[in-house]
Amino acid sequence: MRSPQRHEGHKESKFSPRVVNNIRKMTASLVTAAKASGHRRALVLSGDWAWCLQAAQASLANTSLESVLWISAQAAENAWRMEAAKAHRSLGQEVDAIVFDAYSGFDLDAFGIITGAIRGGGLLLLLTPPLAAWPSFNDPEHARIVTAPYQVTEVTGRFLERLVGILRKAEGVIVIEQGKVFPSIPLVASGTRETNDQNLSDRPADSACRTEDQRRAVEAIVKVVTGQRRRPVVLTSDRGRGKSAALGIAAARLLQRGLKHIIVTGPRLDAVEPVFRHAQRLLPQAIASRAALHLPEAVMAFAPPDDLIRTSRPADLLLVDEAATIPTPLLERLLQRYSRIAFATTVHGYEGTGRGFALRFHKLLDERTRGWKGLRLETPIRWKSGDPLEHFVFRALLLDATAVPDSAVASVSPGNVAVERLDRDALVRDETTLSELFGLLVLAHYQTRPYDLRHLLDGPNLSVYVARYRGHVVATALLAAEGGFDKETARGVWEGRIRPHGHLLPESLAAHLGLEQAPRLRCARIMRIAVHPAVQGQGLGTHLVDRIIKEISAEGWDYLGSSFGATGELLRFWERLDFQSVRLSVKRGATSGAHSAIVLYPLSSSGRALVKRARERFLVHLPHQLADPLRELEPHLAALLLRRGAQTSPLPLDPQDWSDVLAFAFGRRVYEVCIAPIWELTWRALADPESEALLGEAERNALVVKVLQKRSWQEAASALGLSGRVQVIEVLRRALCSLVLHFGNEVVHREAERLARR
Ligand SMILES: CC(=O)SCCNC(=O)CCNC(=O)[C@H](O)C(C)(C)COP(=O)(O)OP(=O)(O)OC[C@H]1O[C@@H](n2cnc3c(N)ncnc32)[C@H](O)[C@@H]1OP(=O)(O)O
Ligand SMILES: Nc1ncnc2c1ncn2[C@@H]1O[C@H](COP(=O)(O)OP(=O)(O)OP(=O)(O)O)[C@@H](O)[C@H]1O
Repeated sequence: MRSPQRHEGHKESKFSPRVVNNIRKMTASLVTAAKASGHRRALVLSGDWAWCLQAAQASLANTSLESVLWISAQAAENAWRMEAAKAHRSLGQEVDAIVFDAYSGFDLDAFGIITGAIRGGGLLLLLTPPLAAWPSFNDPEHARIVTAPYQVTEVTGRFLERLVGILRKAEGVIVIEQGKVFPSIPLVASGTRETNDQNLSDRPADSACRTEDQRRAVEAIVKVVTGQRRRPVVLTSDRGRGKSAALGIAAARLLQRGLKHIIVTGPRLDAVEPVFRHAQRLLPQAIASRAALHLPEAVMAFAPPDDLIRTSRPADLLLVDEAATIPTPLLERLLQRYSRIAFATTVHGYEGTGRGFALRFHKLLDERTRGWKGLRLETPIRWKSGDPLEHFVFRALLLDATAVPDSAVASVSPGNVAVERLDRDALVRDETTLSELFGLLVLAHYQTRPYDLRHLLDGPNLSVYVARYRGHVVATALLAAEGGFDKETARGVWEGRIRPHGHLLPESLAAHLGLEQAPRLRCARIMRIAVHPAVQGQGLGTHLVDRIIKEISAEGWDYLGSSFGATGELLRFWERLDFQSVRLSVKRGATSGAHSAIVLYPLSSSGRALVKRARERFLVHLPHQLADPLRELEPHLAALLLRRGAQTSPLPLDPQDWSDVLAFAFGRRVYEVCIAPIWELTWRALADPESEALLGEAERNALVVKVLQKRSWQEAASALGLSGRVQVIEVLRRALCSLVLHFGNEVVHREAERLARR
């Protein structure tokens, strides 16, 4: 006799009472197992939409799961529902079950965030199209991935194919497919209770804490206040390890000891709710208001990070939760402003994956504070160790992707790496390469998100390049095809009527630099480039770009380009590769705090004309922008952007102009009456790379901030770290004397000598 769970498919597809019954039994068994072990379980319901909906409803009826959140555009009636795009709002919340509806789109970022909100003992229900057909399903997410001229149907299903493979084999994940043999209902493993109990017996000495990790974290935060100033602590962990609670427990402890004023900051008030909840748990006498806890003589209050920068709010301790979601420049300013800070941040788990962030943030801490302390919390609290759902999500979204260890790349050089364009059908089957590659992107770009994994596997306009050493990925670049529009569309883009999704460079060149031709030409954009951190600065990035140029030069592209948050190192990197800077955004990016730059490299004669024109237009605007919207631009960046090549022809300064410059340089006249020729000389001289050797950093910066950016004497002095106008004038005079000697002719030199003698 067949077991009741193993019926023939065609009977199951009809959604008979027996199917309902089986699904209920399966759910009950999974929930019992989850509760016994303190883990979460996943149930995949795979079929047509109507079947999935009925199956999910059957599964959830009569369970002990109370809070059930549907991530779906079309959930069951009366369900608690959230659209995937808003999943980040769930940070700080917890649920018993999530129904994740892949028919509404498999949004990887949302999946990563939301699965971390399910408590131990809880359940993930994943509703999917029939698994065999899922990779070719027209997923609503394709609309985000596709760019013209491709159609959504051209977005490949490699990521989903990989996901299905992982789902089928994942431990703790049960798949029920419409019309297929019903899987056997797993027995609840004996002994799971022991795991639970064993964890309980490990409870730390501090009864407010749940794990020894958490106790240490609380102790470290308390020490931030009681120990030396400027010794921040940084708590890192994966989701649900009790970081936010640790902040709250420590706050309560400190308020109990008489600390007066604690500020809590984070991306949003609701995201830091657990901090307040855990503080209040230990301070029953405290009165809670919307964004604060009040004690008779003390307060713990929330403030958004930008508020803390704008207004000066004193605090005895600043607690920063979800630090990876706060722009680094803001964090930097918080570090300057507050001398006692504890940061907490998630390493894996959602948008802005934390490892790249950690690398950058640690560098910043090293520069700013000598004695900062890092603490990692390993033991999960929201669920028990060894949770199969966490394991599945890590694997599916490559949240634990790791670049190859430093030791494996020690002897890498441009001469011993092999550069190749990857066949993405092979890549999706090669987990080692995929993980090394994605791990590198996560390390190098802290905004790398799970979505990027799907994009790089399925984007029809993308190519993936790697440099390998002994088979390992040591550098990678992602190339996106852009432009190639017809005349009509190009005009629409130029007029700002059409904004084609994913055509960043042509659009920017047309809309910002007024180059109508740009959207017509074919552009390859280096969307991401990353070299293994252990071997950066050794020529690998240069080699990789060189090889890409060689490889694509016969493919009919007009130009290659890139857009990135401008830093001196990156501008120099592209300049050394002969890329021309053609744009700098007038506003800074919210997350990076940097102005974004565009650099271009021509690959055809039309491309050459475009790049030349773009550079000319950029240089027409740059002097005016520097004196207006780019007045605050860091002087070393301004100097790099206006560098154009050796000054071959004589400077357009007549004898009267030189005489004005000399008059100021030798203290005969004030700056204000010699401005025009000083500006002309500065603009021309800084264009010549030779000026780098002529001027020290202070002289160059003085020329930029005063002459080009036209800052007031006071602003210039403070930007240069000088005490006032007199000191700025001194440095400017020194700078101009050097320029006069290099760029002036014999007559100018003689006059300078005469003035110097007097
Ligand atoms: C579109 C984008 O993705 S832009 C973002 C680029 N990526 C990143 O910033 C991630 C982290 N950095 C990296 O992965 C790499 O450093 C890259 C890709 C920027 C450069 O590759 P590298 O192999 O380090 O550079 P390479 O050795 O070929 O060139 C060195 C030159 O670039 C500049 N440079 C840029 N970054 C670095 C760095 N991290 N270390 C040293 N030099 C650097 C220097 O000016 C250097 O010139 P110099 O030798 O005259 O001083
Ligand atoms: N000491 C504690 N006592 C009781 N419950 C706790 C304690 N510490 C943590 N928890 C609970 O464990 C769960 C995870 O804790 P918390 O939210 O602080 O983790 P987290 O590391 O900040 O995770 P995430 O980044 O996912 O928010 C929460 O339900 C929290 O209430």
